[in-house]
Amino acid sequence: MSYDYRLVVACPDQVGIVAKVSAFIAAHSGSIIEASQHSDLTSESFFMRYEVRFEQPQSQAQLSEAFRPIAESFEMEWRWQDTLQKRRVAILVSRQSHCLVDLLYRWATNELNCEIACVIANHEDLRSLVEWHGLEYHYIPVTAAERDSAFTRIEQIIEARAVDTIVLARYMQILPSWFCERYQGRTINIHHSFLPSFAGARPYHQAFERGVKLIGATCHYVTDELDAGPIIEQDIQRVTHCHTPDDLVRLGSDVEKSVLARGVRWHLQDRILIQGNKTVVFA
Ligand SMILES: Nc1nc2c(c(=O)[nH]1)N[C@@H](CN(C=O)c1ccc(C(=O)N[C@@H](CCC(=O)O)C(=O)O)cc1)CN2
Repeated sequence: MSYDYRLVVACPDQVGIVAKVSAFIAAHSGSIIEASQHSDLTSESFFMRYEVRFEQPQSQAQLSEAFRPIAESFEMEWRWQDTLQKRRVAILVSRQSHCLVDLLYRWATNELNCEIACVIANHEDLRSLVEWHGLEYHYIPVTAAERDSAFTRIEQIIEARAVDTIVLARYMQILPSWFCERYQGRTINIHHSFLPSFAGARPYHQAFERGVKLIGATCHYVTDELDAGPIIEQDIQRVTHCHTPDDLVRLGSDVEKSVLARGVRWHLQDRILIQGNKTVVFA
C-alpha cells in the first residue's frame, strides 16, 4: 500500500484521455503533483506520465483493477508504479572503471534511488572496488565460443537477485540476441560516441582518424543490433587537432559519466517511454 504512484501511459491519440484519467484520479482522492504529456502528431500516438499522491494509501493491484476499464477503452499500454518501490539494478562492467565509480558514488549518496543488487564482470579488475562498497561481485568470463553459456549464468544471477534493470557501464561484450530480447527495455548501455557515428568498438580512435571537432556519448536501450537501440540521452564535447586519442578518451569519459547517470536516473523514475526505436523522455 502506498500514497504515491506514477502512472505511465502510451496509446493512440484521441479526444478525452486527459479528462478521463484526471477524473479517475480525482474520484480516488488523488492529486496530480507532476504532469507530463506528449502527442506525436506523426504517429498519432499519445504519451503521459503523471505523479499522483492519494489521500488514502492504495494497493497497486486495486488501483490497476479500477483503472483497467479506462485503459482498455483507450487501448493503452499503461502501468501504475509505486513511487517508493526501489528498482533493483545489476551493473555489468569489463575493465574501464570510470562509469562504474560514478554510478556507485551517485548511488552511495542517494542521488540514484535504487538498490544495486550486484555487479557482474568479465574481468576481475574491479572486484576490490565493488566489494569495498559492500556489493556482490560476480566474475563471469565471456568468450566468443561460450557466449551463450556465460550469459545463461548471468541470467541466472539476474533472476536469483530479482534484478529489473541492467546497466552496461562500459561492458565490452556483445549480448546475445536472446538476452537482448528477454531484457528488452530494461538494459541500458553507454556508448562512447555520439551515435549513430562510430558504432562498435574503439569509437574514440575512429573519431581521431576522422578528424572530428566534436566527440560525444550516447545512452541507449540495448537491442540485438549493436549500438542501434532507442536513444535515451546524448551529449558532446568539443575537441581540436591538438588532441591525441588518449585526450579524446579522457575528455570523453566525463561526457560518458554524466550521460549515463542522467539516462539511468530517468529510467529509475519512469521518465522514459519507448516508441519503436525512439524514446519520449519526460526529463
Ligand atoms: N547486443 C548488444 N550488445 C551490446 C551492445 C548493444 O547495443 N547490443 N552495446 C555494447 C557496448 N559496446 C559499445 O558501447 C560494444 C561492446 C563490445 C564490442 C565488441 O566488439 N566486443 C567484442 C569483444 C571485445 C573485447 O573482448 O574486448 C565481442 O563481444 O566480440 C562492441 C561494442 C555492449 N554490448
